[in-house]
Parts: sequence; C-alpha cells; structure tokens
Amino acid sequence: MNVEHNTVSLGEFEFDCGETIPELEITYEAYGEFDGDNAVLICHALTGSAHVAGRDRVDSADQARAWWDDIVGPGKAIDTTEYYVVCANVPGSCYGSTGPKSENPETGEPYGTDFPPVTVRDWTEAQRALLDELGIPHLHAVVGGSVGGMNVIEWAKRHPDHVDRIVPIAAAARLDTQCLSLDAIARRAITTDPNWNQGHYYGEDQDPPSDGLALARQLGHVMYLSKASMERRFGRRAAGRDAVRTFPTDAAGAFFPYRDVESYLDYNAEKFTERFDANSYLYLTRAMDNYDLAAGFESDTDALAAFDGDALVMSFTADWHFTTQQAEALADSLRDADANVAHHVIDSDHGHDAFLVEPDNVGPPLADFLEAGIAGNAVTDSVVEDSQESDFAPVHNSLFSR
Ligand SMILES: CC(=O)SCCNC(=O)CCNC(=O)[C@H](O)C(C)(C)COP(=O)(O)OP(=O)(O)OC[C@H]1O[C@@H](n2cnc3c(N)ncnc32)[C@H](O)[C@@H]1OP(=O)(O)O
Ligand SMILES: N[C@@H](CCO)C(=O)O
Repeated sequence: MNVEHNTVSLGEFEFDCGETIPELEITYEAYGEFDGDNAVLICHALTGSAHVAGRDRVDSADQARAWWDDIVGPGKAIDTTEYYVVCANVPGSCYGSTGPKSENPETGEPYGTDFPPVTVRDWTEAQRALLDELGIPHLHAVVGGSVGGMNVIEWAKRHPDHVDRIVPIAAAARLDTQCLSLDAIARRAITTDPNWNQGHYYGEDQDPPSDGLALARQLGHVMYLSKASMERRFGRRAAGRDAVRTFPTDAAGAFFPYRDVESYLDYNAEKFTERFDANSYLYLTRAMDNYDLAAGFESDTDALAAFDGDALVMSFTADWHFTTQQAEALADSLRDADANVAHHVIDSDHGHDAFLVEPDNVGPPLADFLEAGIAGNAVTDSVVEDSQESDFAPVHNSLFSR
C-alpha cells in the first residue's frame, strides 16, 4: 500500500475563539493514488491519530495504533486501491499536529494551557487548509466515528459543495447531558491531579498528571462499552491471581476482591497514559462537548440545508454515548434538508466502540455506500422508534426497515 506520513505547516491559524497561533502544523497520513475525484477524508475519534491503517508500519510508533486497519486498506471497505484516503491528526491533539504539548515559538516552551481552545469547526477548517495544500479541492466522501462523526457533519455544514457523501458513524448533532456530565468529571480528575499544575507539567523534572488522566480514561472507557457487554465479558468475577493493582488500596479494601473489570480498566488506563497527553484530553473532550450542529442557525436542518449529497448515518443499538435515537434525529434533519439519507442501524451489544471493533458489520454498508450512495446493496434504512426505553442507558431499540 502506498502511504504518505507527513507533517505540513499551514502557517498562521486563527481559531474559532479568535486567538491565533503563528504556525499550525498538521500531521497526516494518505493512502493510495489521487486521481482527481477519488479522495476520502477520514476523521478520527477522540484519542485517535492520523495512523488509520498499516498496523505493522514502524514509522508511526508515536501514533495511536492503526485504529481502522480492518476497514482501510487494499480490498477493504475503504479500498485504497480505489480511493485516495487522507486522515489528519486534529489541532489540539498530541499525535504530531500542533497542540498543548507543542512548543510555542514565542516562548520556546510548550504551550500547555496557553494553547487556544479548539472546536470541531477548527478541525474542519484545518483539514480544509491541509487538503488545499495537497491539491484536493473536492471530496468523494468524509467518514468518521464518534466525535469524528461530528467532524463529518461539520463538513456538510461548512463545506457542503466540497463533499459528495458523508458517513457519520456512532455520532450525533450534540452530546446529551449525561455524557456531558461524565466528561466534566473526567476533566476534573485531571485538573485536580496535583501534577497537572494548571497545565504546565512538561518540564524534565516534572511528572505528568497520569493518575488524573487514568481516571478520566476509565470513565470514558465505561462510556464506550455497554451494560450487556461488560456483564458478558467480566461479570462480577475476581481478577486472576496474576492481576496487578495499579492503584493503591487500603487494608480494608484488600479484604474484597480486585475484580476482573477493574483489572481491565486499570490495565487499559495505564496503557492510555503512556500514549496520550492529559491537556489534549481536556481540549478534545471540550471540543466534543461544545459541538452543536445548529450553532449559528435556527435548527439542525437549517445548518444542513446547503448539503444535497448522500448521507449514510450509522449507529449501534447498545451505544449509549451516541444513541440510535440521536442518530435517527440527525438522519431526520438530513432528510428534512433534502439530502439522500439512510440510517443504517447495527444490532450490537458492544456499545459505542463497536465502530472500531466490528468491521464485519461496519464494512459492507460503508463500502457499498462509497460506491453507490444510499442505493448500495448492503445499505439499509431503519426507523428507530422513540420509545420509553430510550430514557435508560444502554438501550436496545425497536427497529423496522423502511
Ligand atoms: C480512533 C480511536 O478510537 S483510537 C483509540 C481506540 N479506542 C480506545 O482506546 C478505546 C478504549 N479501548 C477499547 O475499547 C479497546 O481496547 C479497543 C476498542 C481499542 C479494542 O478492543 P478489543 O480489540 O475488543 O480489545 P479488548 O478490549 O479485548 O482488550 C484491550 C486490552 O485489554 C486487555 N485485557 C482484556 N481483559 C483484561 C483483564 N481482565 N484485565 C486486564 N487486561 C485485560 C487485553 O489483553 C488488551 O490488551 P492489549 O491492548 O495490550 O492487547
Ligand atoms: N474510543 C474511541 C472513541 C471515543 O469517542 C477513542 O478513544 O477515540
């Protein structure tokens, strides 16, 4: 597979908030050959990177693991022998693009929390500027999951004439109050870690706020699973004898079992703190929390009025981070805006992260949609009833096909 892994400077960049930085660098990966009208932009999720595919590639050791390797590649759903696939790390993140841990050229020190607040709109405009640099005026499609799905919707809102097809997956027009509150608690775990030091912890003699970041990630990780999948995988059983507690406990606590689910969350949080920057976690969760499709317009439909391409909205029945009801509302707004829309609901008990780990369910409708729009063979369109069940998370919804 032909892969580019580059960092380009986009020069001075003005953020949504009105602040500027003298130089915004964007790290991107691109796969395949551009033929003029086959470009597909992939928007990564909260803690993803530009490194979408190519699990074995060593030049990207500093990136999150190839997070959609089962979906992107030669002969895969997003077929890199057919499409020129671009994915860029978003501003504010920590995988190559400029963010809080980058050096501020004015001080020679890392920005820390002097970095301007970032929004999903900033990500979209940075991607637009990157594509201009790469000589790509028009996109065949924009695809992304989770907050990456919000990034996709923002493309339809801000650059409706630059994209033919959009695929927001496990996403919504805005986050609900329950998830807003969990994100706020997660950020507080970071900012109350004594090592956080108001965001200035990058000195050689300083430790990062790893305990706070680990807690924040654990809250996030629970949001990405479902009640059913956690029950099935871990139940109430105690962790194996080899399991090592990464957080200290007191003598009374040690009387009770260290559970398998705790071991799972501890292990993954520990790994996460080795790969992600705590300030970036603050910045990117705020971007997600702040996102509101209707901002600046009367309604979601008004915000999407200028988009007349095809839209495949995909959702998962046990996702309580972004529910099928929220996806249906988004699909309805697109329908009201006269786009060609299908809401493809996948019956899965995994939860939100199903979009990352269920390529057999995600791949076929995605591939067929890229080829044929909503007429694609594997694309279905379901109506999600707005049932009472939706008041409780996680949910299984009543569905029927249109
Ligand atoms: C764009 C992006 O989204 S990039 C970021 C990817 N997403 C995340 O990191 C979200 C949180 N992570 C996850 O939900 C998952 O790790 C995923 C989605 C990345 C992968 O899911 P799966 O393939 O089902 O992996 P699974 O959850 O089974 O295992 C994850 C790790 O926990 C370990 N693990 C599993 N059970 C236990 C346990 N009881 N105790 C300790 N560790 C455990 C696994 O060995 C594995 O370790 P490894 O990563 O070193 O190989
Ligand atoms: N688990 C994914 C999706 C979160 O929305 C991530 O960490 O990026």
